[in-house]
Amino acid sequence: MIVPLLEVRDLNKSFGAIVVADHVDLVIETGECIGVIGPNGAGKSSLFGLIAGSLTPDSGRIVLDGRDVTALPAFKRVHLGVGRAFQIPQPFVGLTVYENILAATGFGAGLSGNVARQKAREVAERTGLAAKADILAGSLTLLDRKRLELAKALATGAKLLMLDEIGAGLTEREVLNLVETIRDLKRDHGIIWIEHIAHALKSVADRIIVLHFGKKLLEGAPEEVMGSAVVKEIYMGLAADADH
Ligand SMILES: Nc1ncnc2c1ncn2[C@@H]1O[C@H](COP(=O)(O)OP(=O)(O)OP(=O)(O)O)[C@@H](O)[C@H]1O
Repeated sequence: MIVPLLEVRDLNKSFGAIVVADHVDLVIETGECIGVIGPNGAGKSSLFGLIAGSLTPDSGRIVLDGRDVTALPAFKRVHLGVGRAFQIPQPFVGLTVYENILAATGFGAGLSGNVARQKAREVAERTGLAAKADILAGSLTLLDRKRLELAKALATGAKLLMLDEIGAGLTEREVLNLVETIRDLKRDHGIIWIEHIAHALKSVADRIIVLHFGKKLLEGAPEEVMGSAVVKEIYMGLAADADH
């Protein structure tokens, strides 16, 4: 039997009357990228929090590589391969790119010495940061800060990469540039990606899920989902609201 990288089963979470996860099911295999879309407040970040362990579900299960991690704290999930790239990069600005990556190898993957240094160099190479390894993280461009977010997640030994609007704030050309790296990382990782830049998501995602009020309304091939009546209704409804 093939064990999926991530299985989310019947996940539920509310903050008082606000439902952020409503019977959510999700399966991700290594080599797959799942896009997550939905209007503001749909529960996208909450879903990430639940998978990463910064939020506790009311009910449901999260299974990583066949192991039930629902009750595990976030840092233990990092050790088991959950890596998260945040929307607003927050590197140690006074450390170099290499030092930032090296710190993540120690924290997440528990590496030290030459093994850690080798891993940090490999990660810098894979994320396009090798030539900038000795630059202070505080002086990086936004694109390179996003790359460093990816690098830190990889350095922790992530098998599952959770990307939270990693394209936000980048120019068109920079987004295309980053998409190439994400596509390469998909080969040997599972990726779940919250993104508002539709063409970026479409070019990498194998499936897209639509969240609305914490409920998974739709899941399917990118073209199919983006062109669906459900998506048009949700977003056009919002646009109409915004006009008033
Ligand atoms: N800790 C919390 N306590 C109370 N309400 C919360 C908490 N976290 C999130 N919420 C509420 O839950 C809802 C879903 O929030 P969430 O951030 O998951 O949505 P989102 O789809 O990521 O939205 P956005 O696209 O704006 O980031 C929102 O109404 C938000 O205000």
